[in-house]
Amino acid sequence: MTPLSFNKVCLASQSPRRRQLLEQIGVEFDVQPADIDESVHNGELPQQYVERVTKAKASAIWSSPNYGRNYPVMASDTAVVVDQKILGKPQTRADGLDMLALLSGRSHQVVSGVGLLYQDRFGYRSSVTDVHFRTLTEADMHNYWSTGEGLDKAGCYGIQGLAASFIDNITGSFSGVMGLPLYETSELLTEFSVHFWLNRPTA
Ligand SMILES: Cc1cn([C@H]2C[C@H](O)[C@@H](COP(=O)(O)OP(=O)(O)OP(=O)(O)O)O2)c(=O)[nH]c1=O
Repeated sequence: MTPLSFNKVCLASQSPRRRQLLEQIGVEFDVQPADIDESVHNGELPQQYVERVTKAKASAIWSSPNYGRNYPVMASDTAVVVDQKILGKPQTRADGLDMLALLSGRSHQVVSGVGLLYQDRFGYRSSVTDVHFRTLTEADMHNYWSTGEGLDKAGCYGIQGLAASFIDNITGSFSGVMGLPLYETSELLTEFSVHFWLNRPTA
């Protein structure tokens, strides 16, 4: 029988940012990272890509023999988008420096999706945020790359870290840029009757 409500989720992610953000809104969770192919399909639009990858991460854990399937799986994906081009994580130094040069002195979009999967029910929300970088000098880009902060992050930067000094404006969701859009996540959790700070039954 399907339980009416849940006290926790399984976070299908290896990202320390997503753990931190989920803790921020008082969600109980355990973690099982999903290892899936994140390559972009031909002709795929950023929003389609983020939704497909989010769902693939959640499905990989739900169908894994190690998963007990007693509560929903949560997954998320974040893409940095410049002129419809999707930037993933930098593979090399040259790659990282190219990404920073692309972002310099202009706005780009960050698309972040979050999904919840329980049995055959998949719920999904996403946020799109405009982020504006001031013009970066060659020194800015080289120095930033050398800090290592951009290495494991889409678009080669972290808004929650040193790169905050490059960003003069955002319109949208800070938590979405950082990796998990918390407003949309709250909506999904409520829809799936997962208890967290906002909807925990009163004592
Ligand atoms: C743009 C941006 C991205 N990021 C991070 C969030 C994500 O961890 C990462 C985007 O890559 P993702 O592939 O979305 O996530 P991931 O591989 O790190 O983790 P998962 O196991 O859930 O797939 O970039 C920041 O931390 N700050 C930022 O400002």
